Amino acid sequence: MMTILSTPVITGSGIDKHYGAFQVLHGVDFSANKGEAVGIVGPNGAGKTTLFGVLAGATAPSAGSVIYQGEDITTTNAAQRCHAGIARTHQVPRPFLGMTVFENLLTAAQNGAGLSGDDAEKYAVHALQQADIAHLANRPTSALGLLDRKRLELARALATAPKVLLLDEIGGGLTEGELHQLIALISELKADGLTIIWIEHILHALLKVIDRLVCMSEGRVIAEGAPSDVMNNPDVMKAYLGSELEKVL
Ligand SMILES: Nc1ncnc2c1ncn2[C@@H]1O[C@H](COP(=O)(O)OP(=O)(O)OP(=O)(O)O)[C@@H](O)[C@H]1O
Repeated sequence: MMTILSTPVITGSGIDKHYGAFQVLHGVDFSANKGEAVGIVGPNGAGKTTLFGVLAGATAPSAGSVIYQGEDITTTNAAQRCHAGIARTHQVPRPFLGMTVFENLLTAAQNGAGLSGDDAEKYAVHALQQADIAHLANRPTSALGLLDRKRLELARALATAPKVLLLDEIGGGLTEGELHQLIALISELKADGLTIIWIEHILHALLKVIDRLVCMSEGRVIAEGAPSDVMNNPDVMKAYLGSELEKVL
Protein backbone atom coordinates (compact mmCIF):
# COMPACT_ATOMS: atom_id res chain seq x y z
CA MET A 1 0.00 0.00 0.00
CA MET A 2 1.29 3.49 -0.80
CA THR A 3 2.10 5.64 2.21
CA ILE A 4 0.75 9.17 2.20
CA LEU A 5 3.66 11.44 3.07
CA SER A 6 2.53 14.92 3.95
CA THR A 7 4.93 16.45 6.46
CA PRO A 8 6.68 19.41 4.84
CA VAL A 9 10.39 19.11 5.45
CA ILE A 10 11.27 22.34 3.66
CA THR A 11 9.06 25.27 2.75
CA GLY A 12 9.76 28.57 1.04
CA SER A 13 6.95 31.11 1.50
CA GLY A 14 6.41 34.35 -0.37
CA ILE A 15 9.95 34.33 -1.78
CA ASP A 16 10.94 37.45 -3.71
CA LYS A 17 14.39 37.99 -5.16
CA HIS A 18 15.54 41.24 -6.75
CA TYR A 19 18.85 41.98 -8.38
CA GLY A 20 18.75 45.77 -8.34
CA ALA A 21 15.60 46.74 -10.21
CA PHE A 22 15.31 43.26 -11.81
CA GLN A 23 12.91 40.97 -9.95
CA VAL A 24 13.76 37.32 -10.53
CA LEU A 25 11.33 35.68 -8.08
CA HIS A 26 7.82 36.96 -7.34
CA GLY A 27 6.18 35.64 -4.19
CA VAL A 28 7.17 32.01 -4.78
CA ASP A 29 5.61 29.43 -2.46
CA PHE A 30 7.29 26.04 -2.58
CA SER A 31 7.40 23.06 -0.29
CA ALA A 32 8.52 19.44 -0.32
CA ASN A 33 7.24 16.77 2.00
CA LYS A 34 9.37 14.25 3.82
CA GLY A 35 10.40 11.49 1.43
CA GLU A 36 8.83 13.19 -1.56
CA ALA A 37 10.50 13.70 -4.93
CA VAL A 38 9.47 17.00 -6.50
CA GLY A 39 10.46 18.03 -10.02
CA ILE A 40 10.87 21.65 -11.04
CA VAL A 41 10.64 22.59 -14.70
CA GLY A 42 10.33 25.88 -16.49
CA PRO A 43 11.80 27.73 -19.46
CA ASN A 44 15.33 29.18 -19.25
CA GLY A 45 15.51 32.11 -16.86
CA ALA A 46 12.32 31.11 -14.99
CA GLY A 47 14.12 31.43 -11.65
CA LYS A 48 14.56 27.73 -10.81
CA THR A 49 18.25 27.89 -9.86
CA THR A 50 17.63 31.12 -7.95
CA LEU A 51 14.96 29.33 -5.92
CA PHE A 52 17.48 26.55 -5.21
CA GLY A 53 19.94 29.17 -4.04
CA VAL A 54 17.35 30.56 -1.66
CA LEU A 55 16.50 27.09 -0.29
CA ALA A 56 20.18 26.13 0.05
CA GLY A 57 21.21 29.43 1.63
CA ALA A 58 23.52 30.58 -1.16
CA THR A 59 21.14 33.37 -2.18
CA ALA A 60 19.46 35.68 0.33
CA PRO A 61 15.81 36.31 -0.58
CA SER A 62 14.62 39.94 -0.79
CA ALA A 63 11.41 38.87 0.98
CA GLY A 64 9.84 35.69 2.30
CA SER A 65 10.94 32.89 4.58
CA VAL A 66 12.43 29.40 4.47
CA ILE A 67 11.32 26.87 7.06
CA TYR A 68 13.22 23.59 7.48
CA GLN A 69 11.98 20.88 9.83
CA GLY A 70 9.76 23.44 11.55
CA GLU A 71 12.51 26.03 12.09
CA ASP A 72 12.91 29.39 10.38
CA ILE A 73 16.31 29.20 8.65
CA THR A 74 15.91 32.24 6.38
CA THR A 75 18.95 34.03 7.77
CA THR A 76 21.27 31.01 8.00
CA ASN A 77 24.03 30.55 5.43
CA ALA A 78 24.74 27.70 3.01
CA ALA A 79 27.29 26.02 5.30
CA GLN A 80 24.85 26.01 8.22
CA ARG A 81 22.11 24.56 6.02
CA CYS A 82 24.40 21.88 4.64
CA HIS A 83 25.30 20.98 8.19
CA ALA A 84 21.60 20.77 9.01
CA GLY A 85 20.94 18.37 6.11
CA ILE A 86 20.23 20.43 2.98
CA ALA A 87 22.64 19.47 0.19
CA ARG A 88 22.77 20.50 -3.44
CA THR A 89 24.46 19.61 -6.67
CA HIS A 90 25.37 22.26 -9.22
CA GLN A 91 24.58 22.40 -12.94
CA VAL A 92 28.29 22.30 -13.67
CA PRO A 93 29.95 19.79 -11.29
CA ARG A 94 32.40 21.49 -8.94
CA PRO A 95 34.82 18.85 -7.66
CA PHE A 96 38.28 19.72 -6.34
CA LEU A 97 40.25 18.68 -9.41
CA GLY A 98 43.56 18.26 -7.60
CA MET A 99 42.10 15.56 -5.32
CA THR A 100 41.08 11.96 -5.78
CA VAL A 101 37.41 10.97 -5.76
CA PHE A 102 37.65 9.73 -2.17
CA GLU A 103 39.47 12.86 -0.99
CA ASN A 104 36.66 14.93 -2.48
CA LEU A 105 34.10 12.95 -0.51
CA LEU A 106 36.09 13.10 2.69
CA THR A 107 36.32 16.87 2.31
CA ALA A 108 32.56 17.06 1.75
CA ALA A 109 31.89 14.97 4.88
CA GLN A 110 34.28 17.08 6.93
CA ASN A 111 33.29 20.52 5.68
CA GLY A 112 29.68 19.92 4.77
CA ALA A 113 28.57 17.71 7.63
CA GLY A 114 31.20 18.82 10.14
CA LEU A 115 32.44 15.26 10.69
CA SER A 116 35.95 14.15 11.51
CA GLY A 117 38.04 10.97 11.80
CA ASP A 118 36.26 7.65 11.35
CA ASP A 119 32.85 9.29 11.07
CA ALA A 120 33.89 11.38 8.06
CA GLU A 121 35.43 8.30 6.48
CA LYS A 122 32.28 6.27 7.07
CA TYR A 123 30.10 8.87 5.34
CA ALA A 124 32.57 9.19 2.46
CA VAL A 125 32.59 5.41 1.95
CA HIS A 126 28.79 5.26 2.12
CA ALA A 127 28.51 8.04 -0.48
CA LEU A 128 30.91 6.14 -2.76
CA GLN A 129 28.62 3.13 -2.56
CA GLN A 130 25.38 5.09 -2.94
CA ALA A 131 26.67 6.81 -6.08
CA ASP A 132 28.17 3.56 -7.40
CA ILE A 133 31.70 4.97 -7.75
CA ALA A 134 33.60 2.81 -5.23
CA HIS A 135 35.78 1.55 -8.10
CA LEU A 136 36.88 5.13 -8.76
CA ALA A 137 37.84 5.99 -5.17
CA ASN A 138 41.55 6.55 -5.86
CA ARG A 139 41.14 8.04 -9.32
CA PRO A 140 42.19 11.68 -9.78
CA THR A 141 39.03 13.69 -10.26
CA SER A 142 40.48 15.41 -13.31
CA ALA A 143 40.51 12.02 -15.11
CA LEU A 144 36.75 11.41 -14.84
CA GLY A 145 34.31 11.46 -17.75
CA LEU A 146 31.02 13.38 -17.57
CA LEU A 147 28.84 10.61 -16.07
CA ASP A 148 31.42 9.89 -13.37
CA ARG A 149 31.76 13.62 -12.63
CA LYS A 150 28.01 13.78 -12.21
CA ARG A 151 28.09 10.75 -9.94
CA LEU A 152 30.86 12.39 -7.95
CA GLU A 153 28.84 15.61 -7.73
CA LEU A 154 25.94 13.52 -6.39
CA ALA A 155 28.25 11.64 -4.02
CA ARG A 156 29.71 14.90 -2.68
CA ALA A 157 26.21 15.98 -1.71
CA LEU A 158 25.47 12.53 -0.23
CA ALA A 159 28.67 12.56 1.85
CA THR A 160 27.15 15.40 3.88
CA ALA A 161 24.37 13.00 5.01
CA PRO A 162 21.50 15.11 3.65
CA LYS A 163 17.83 14.87 4.48
CA VAL A 164 16.96 17.09 1.52
CA LEU A 165 18.82 16.74 -1.76
CA LEU A 166 18.61 19.52 -4.37
CA LEU A 167 19.61 18.34 -7.84
CA ASP A 168 20.23 21.06 -10.42
CA GLU A 169 20.02 19.69 -13.98
CA ILE A 170 22.15 16.69 -13.14
CA GLY A 171 20.99 14.84 -16.26
CA GLY A 172 22.28 17.43 -18.76
CA GLY A 173 24.81 16.30 -21.35
CA LEU A 174 24.52 12.56 -20.66
CA THR A 175 23.74 9.89 -23.24
CA GLU A 176 20.44 8.00 -22.86
CA GLY A 177 22.29 5.01 -21.37
CA GLU A 178 24.13 7.19 -18.86
CA LEU A 179 20.92 8.97 -18.00
CA HIS A 180 19.30 5.62 -17.34
CA GLN A 181 22.05 4.77 -14.83
CA LEU A 182 21.68 8.12 -13.11
CA ILE A 183 17.90 7.71 -12.85
CA ALA A 184 18.43 4.31 -11.21
CA LEU A 185 20.74 5.90 -8.61
CA ILE A 186 18.33 8.73 -7.84
CA SER A 187 15.41 6.29 -7.61
CA GLU A 188 17.34 4.29 -5.01
CA LEU A 189 17.96 7.42 -2.97
CA LYS A 190 14.25 8.15 -3.07
CA ALA A 191 13.45 4.58 -2.02
CA ASP A 192 15.80 5.12 0.96
CA GLY A 193 13.55 7.98 2.10
CA LEU A 194 15.55 11.01 0.99
CA THR A 195 13.55 14.12 0.05
CA ILE A 196 14.55 15.05 -3.49
CA ILE A 197 13.96 18.32 -5.31
CA TRP A 198 15.13 18.08 -8.89
CA ILE A 199 15.36 20.82 -11.51
CA GLU A 200 15.59 19.14 -14.89
CA HIS A 201 14.95 20.00 -18.53
CA ILE A 202 14.94 16.30 -19.46
CA LEU A 203 11.32 15.65 -18.66
CA HIS A 204 11.27 11.89 -19.32
CA ALA A 205 14.06 11.43 -16.74
CA LEU A 206 12.21 13.48 -14.18
CA LEU A 207 8.97 11.61 -14.73
CA LYS A 208 10.60 8.29 -13.82
CA VAL A 209 11.34 9.54 -10.30
CA ILE A 210 9.07 12.36 -9.18
CA ASP A 211 5.80 12.32 -7.24
CA ARG A 212 4.91 15.92 -7.99
CA LEU A 213 5.82 18.49 -10.62
CA VAL A 214 6.16 22.26 -10.22
CA CYS A 215 6.40 24.54 -13.24
CA MET A 216 7.91 28.01 -12.97
CA SER A 217 7.85 30.79 -15.50
CA GLU A 218 9.14 34.35 -15.23
CA GLY A 219 9.80 34.03 -11.52
CA ARG A 220 6.46 32.55 -10.56
CA VAL A 221 5.06 29.09 -9.91
CA ILE A 222 2.46 28.75 -12.65
CA ALA A 223 1.34 25.15 -11.99
CA GLU A 224 1.97 22.30 -9.59
CA GLY A 225 0.54 18.90 -8.85
CA ALA A 226 0.43 15.50 -10.49
CA PRO A 227 2.97 15.51 -13.36
CA SER A 228 0.40 14.70 -16.04
CA ASP A 229 -1.92 17.49 -14.87
CA VAL A 230 0.93 20.02 -14.87
CA MET A 231 2.07 18.95 -18.33
CA ASN A 232 -1.43 19.40 -19.68
CA ASN A 233 -1.98 22.74 -17.96
CA PRO A 234 -2.68 25.44 -20.61
CA ASP A 235 -0.48 28.00 -18.81
CA VAL A 236 2.43 25.54 -18.86
CA MET A 237 1.97 24.81 -22.56
CA LYS A 238 1.88 28.56 -23.22
CA ALA A 239 5.07 29.14 -21.22
CA TYR A 240 6.86 26.55 -23.33
CA LEU A 241 5.41 27.66 -26.66
CA GLY A 242 8.03 27.42 -29.39
CA SER A 243 10.68 25.85 -27.15
CA GLU A 244 12.26 22.41 -27.44
CA LEU A 245 10.29 21.13 -24.47
CA GLU A 246 7.01 21.95 -26.15
CA LYS A 247 7.50 18.78 -28.21
CA VAL A 248 7.47 16.50 -25.18
CA LEU A 249 4.72 18.16 -23.16
N1 LIG B 1 23.44 37.18 -9.76
C1 LIG B 1 22.54 37.60 -10.64
N2 LIG B 1 22.45 38.90 -11.00
C2 LIG B 1 21.53 39.31 -11.89
N3 LIG B 1 20.62 38.50 -12.49
C3 LIG B 1 20.68 37.21 -12.17
C4 LIG B 1 21.62 36.68 -11.24
N4 LIG B 1 21.41 35.35 -11.12
C5 LIG B 1 20.39 35.06 -11.95
N5 LIG B 1 19.96 36.17 -12.58
C6 LIG B 1 18.87 36.25 -13.55
O1 LIG B 1 17.75 35.70 -12.92
C7 LIG B 1 16.93 35.03 -13.89
C8 LIG B 1 16.61 33.64 -13.39
O2 LIG B 1 17.82 32.88 -13.44
P1 LIG B 1 17.86 31.36 -12.97
O3 LIG B 1 19.25 30.89 -13.23
O4 LIG B 1 17.32 31.26 -11.62
O5 LIG B 1 16.85 30.71 -13.99
P2 LIG B 1 16.63 29.17 -14.33
O6 LIG B 1 15.17 28.96 -14.37
O7 LIG B 1 17.42 28.33 -13.40
O8 LIG B 1 17.23 29.10 -15.79
P3 LIG B 1 18.00 27.90 -16.58
O9 LIG B 1 16.98 26.85 -16.87
O10 LIG B 1 18.50 28.58 -17.81
O11 LIG B 1 19.12 27.42 -15.68
C9 LIG B 1 17.67 35.08 -15.21
O12 LIG B 1 17.15 36.14 -15.99
C10 LIG B 1 19.09 35.37 -14.79
O13 LIG B 1 19.79 36.08 -15.78
